[in-house]
Amino acid sequence: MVDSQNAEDSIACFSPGLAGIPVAESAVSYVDGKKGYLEYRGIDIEQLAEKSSFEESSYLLLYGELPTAKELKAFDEKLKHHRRIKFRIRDMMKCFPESAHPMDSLQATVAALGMFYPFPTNLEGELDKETIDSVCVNLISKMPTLVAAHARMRHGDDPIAPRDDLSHAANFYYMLTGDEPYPLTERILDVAFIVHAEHEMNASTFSALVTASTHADPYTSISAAIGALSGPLHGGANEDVLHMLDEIGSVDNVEDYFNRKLAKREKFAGLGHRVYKTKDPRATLLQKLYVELTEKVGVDTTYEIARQIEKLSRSTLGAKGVCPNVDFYSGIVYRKMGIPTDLFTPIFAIARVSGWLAHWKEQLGQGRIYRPSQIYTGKYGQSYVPVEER
Ligand SMILES: CC(=O)SCCNC(=O)CCNC(=O)[C@H](O)C(C)(C)COP(=O)(O)OP(=O)(O)OC[C@H]1O[C@@H](n2cnc3c(N)ncnc32)[C@H](O)[C@@H]1OP(=O)(O)O
Ligand SMILES: O=C([O-])CC(=O)C(=O)O
Repeated sequence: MVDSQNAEDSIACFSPGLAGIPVAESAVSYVDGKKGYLEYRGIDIEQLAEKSSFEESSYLLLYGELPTAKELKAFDEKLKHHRRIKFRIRDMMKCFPESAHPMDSLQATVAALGMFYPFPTNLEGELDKETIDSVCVNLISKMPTLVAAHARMRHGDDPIAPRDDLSHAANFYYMLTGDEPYPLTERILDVAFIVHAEHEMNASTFSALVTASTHADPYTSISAAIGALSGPLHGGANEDVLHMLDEIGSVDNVEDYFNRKLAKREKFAGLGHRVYKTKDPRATLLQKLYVELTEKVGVDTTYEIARQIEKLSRSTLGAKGVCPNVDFYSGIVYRKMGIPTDLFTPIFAIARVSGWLAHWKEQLGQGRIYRPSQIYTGKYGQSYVPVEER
């Protein structure tokens, strides 16, 4: 029986990729895609990049206001206290194939964390603040440790234990390399974390919220978000940008490569965005960080190739609003710090977990289960045919 009224309602609202369809009310962040402007809790991302730290910006996202000095100290201490991971999680990682992508490892280990920190799944009643806070702190604290431990163990190196005298950014760099970063490296990594921390209703945040709307536990929800972030149309694009720049190899090859790809109507990694129709403000900030990082040594070929692509895209794709997004310049910054290409998206996840959790907290106890509709395009009323008659 066809419910034609139902089908018509669905058709009236159908928007491929949910483009332009609001799926939640949220006060976490605001994007003006025409102006290329982004705010976390009403504060411009440029100000946060210049003046804040990842720890402080995470507090802002989670609690809605900038912390007082006392609140920030307490939050920072909690983050430092929870950096260690269980030895069983480390042992589990040792069993992953050496070739495993670090995003797959991260997704699996975050899901596994949920087994060690059970969370009430019946969310009908009030959840106490401490339970919610401890989940947020645990995940933000442990994600860098999970990424660094896997990155080392896949090469047969021992993981490096976290240090509680280092900032979130410096400690991650230390656990990855065994060295404390120079102050400029620490600052640049910190700013990269800040600008990646949140971006309203993107695909990974939506995945987290869809999963959480079933009252699945937050570790499962964040694991779902990590899976969505890994795709090359989303966070995975930062890795693909570097593959593209490496493939081009020299500034002389850019024009030919660009025109060939354009003629085939292929997409360029790191360009285009559902919301921004101008250059993503985070791309501008990351580009500045790269220039700052290379001030003494000068920019390298990879950056020159990227700039040339940006220039060519302006005259060919600019009218469509296809411009550099956050993923276009981030990898160039990380490579300059000596970070392997397949860790670029995990670094995005280390930062974005604060935004995912801010949305998870906001939705707790108020969201309905996400259950959209579909437009059925199949057959109706078919008779079953026994196998011998087919
Ligand atoms: C953190 C992030 O997730 S930022 C985004 C990271 N992703 C990437 O960099 C991957 C490359 N970019 C893309 O694939 C897309 O721009 C997305 C996925 C980001 C956005 O997709 P949508 O909003 O669905 O845009 P859609 O794919 O419909 O593109 C609209 C038009 O711009 C063109 N376009 C979009 N992105 C690109 C690109 N990277 N290169 C060339 N053309 C592009 C499309 O071909 C399309 O043109 P048409 O109207 O002539 O057919
Ligand atoms: O908003 C989006 O669709 C993607 C994005 O830029 C992000 O998640 O940072």
